[in-house]
Amino acid sequence: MEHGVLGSRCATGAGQILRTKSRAATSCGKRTSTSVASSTKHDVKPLQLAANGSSRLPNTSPLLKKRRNLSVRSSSAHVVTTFDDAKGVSSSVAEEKIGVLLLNLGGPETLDDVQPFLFNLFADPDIIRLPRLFRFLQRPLAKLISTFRAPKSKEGYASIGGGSPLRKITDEQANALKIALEKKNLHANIYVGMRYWYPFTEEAIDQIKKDKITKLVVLPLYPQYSISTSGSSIRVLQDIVKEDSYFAGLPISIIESWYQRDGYVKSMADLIQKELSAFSNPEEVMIFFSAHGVPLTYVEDAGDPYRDQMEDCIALIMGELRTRGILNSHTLAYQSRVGPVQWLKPYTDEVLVELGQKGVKSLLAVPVSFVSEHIETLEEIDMEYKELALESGIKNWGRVPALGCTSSFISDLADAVVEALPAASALVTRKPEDTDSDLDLMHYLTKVFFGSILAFILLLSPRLISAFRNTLL
Ligand SMILES: C=CC1=C(C)c2cc3[nH]c(cc4nc(cc5[nH]c(cc1n2)c(C)c5CCC(=O)O)C(CCC(=O)O)=C4C)c(C)c3C=C
Ligand SMILES: [Fe+2]
Repeated sequence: MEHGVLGSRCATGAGQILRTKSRAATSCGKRTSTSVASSTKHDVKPLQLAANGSSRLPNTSPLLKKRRNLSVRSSSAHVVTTFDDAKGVSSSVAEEKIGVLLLNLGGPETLDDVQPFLFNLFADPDIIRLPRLFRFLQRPLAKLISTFRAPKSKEGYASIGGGSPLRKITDEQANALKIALEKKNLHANIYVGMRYWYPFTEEAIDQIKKDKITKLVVLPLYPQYSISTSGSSIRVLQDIVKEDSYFAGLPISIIESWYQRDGYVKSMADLIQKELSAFSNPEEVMIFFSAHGVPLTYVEDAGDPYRDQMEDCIALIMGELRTRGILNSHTLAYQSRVGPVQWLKPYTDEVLVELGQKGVKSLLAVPVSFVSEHIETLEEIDMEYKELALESGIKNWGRVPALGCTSSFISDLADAVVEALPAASALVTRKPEDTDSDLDLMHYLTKVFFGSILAFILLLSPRLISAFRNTLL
């Protein structure tokens, strides 16, 4: 299933690479979560990674001078307390109450949810990046695009059972993480905050406050950082921290990306190794990593580290496979693009056709940008790409499942949380600065010019609207 987007100016960020060891196992279970309306406001730079893989902003960073950002106060001592459940009932004498906030994208649970879900997605200024002057068009544009996009999206969700499995899987991962943390003697409340659908991040935040959590680890469930995913979710959190005195004083540690952790890399290698063995000639199979794309401007103009992290991630997984004597060829391509702008290349659908033409006969598809099954694995890869691959001459097709609640993976996430805790620091907001002031005047005027044309095309011309609609579908 393809996506629609318009590219423009973005925040930037990158982080230091950290490697840690994976440990023991756990299993999935059940938990409940809550809901609330969403809101978005400002652009903020992503946080830098601290040496332990959690993120903090050194208040000396020159990047901070350009935008409203967060700086870090010293953290309080790490005291572990026991909790019985997500309602925050403490069974400890100590005051420390640890919370872990899992950030995820969210997905429509029914077909009626699809259009409002898409509206929330396209109303995100990290998804459709309009020049500041045209921000007032964000919501009308989101309404327009979500309305046009909804029928096709609904078809996709209908084909995977009428809704997204994301909430259920994320809840299972949350419960599995709680159990894994308990095995490591860390008792914590786990919260799920979705960016575009229930339970929204804002409600998780509300609950964290009600539960009087005293230290929070934030873990986006995206292995690699992108402005459009972890960046957007963290920005929502930053906006809340800025407005709320409780959160402004709460020690928080944000794990921005974790694809580089040994536990993740080894868990992915395990899944690939297992699926390879299902082929009759495993050594002849090409390993086909398919990552979710982002518009090229994110990476090239806005400094999104997503492509670099993705390539690094693939190199680490392949390195791990090589140490196991698995020497298969591999390739990386990007899926789920849409609209008139260029996305990261090569495109999955084009590469599949090329590989078929080149005579590749066996392919193992590996979704690598997300850790749950979702519409793009269940519909786009399993249905659309499989069909395309077979039509293109590929005879043997396999697909690696998403990590889900794989025990080694969840255990490693638990390690990441434990390691991030000591870095938790109160976040302090700085006064916003005008980020456009350093833009070259011509660059700005060009944006205004093209923005006006875009606004005209989208809002005034019925014929072009219908052409636009055809592109989205
Ligand atoms: C790392 C993962 C993802 C990136 C990067 C990403 C960027 C991105 N996505 C869109 C547009 C859409 N995304 C949609 C759904 C969706 N996207 C991801 C992951 C990433 N997106 C997930 C996990 C999901 C949820 C799937 C589910 O099961 O519900 C959709 C809706 C589905 C559809 O109509 O295709 C859209 C639209 C953009 C524009 C973008 C980067 C700018
Ligand atoms: Fe997406």
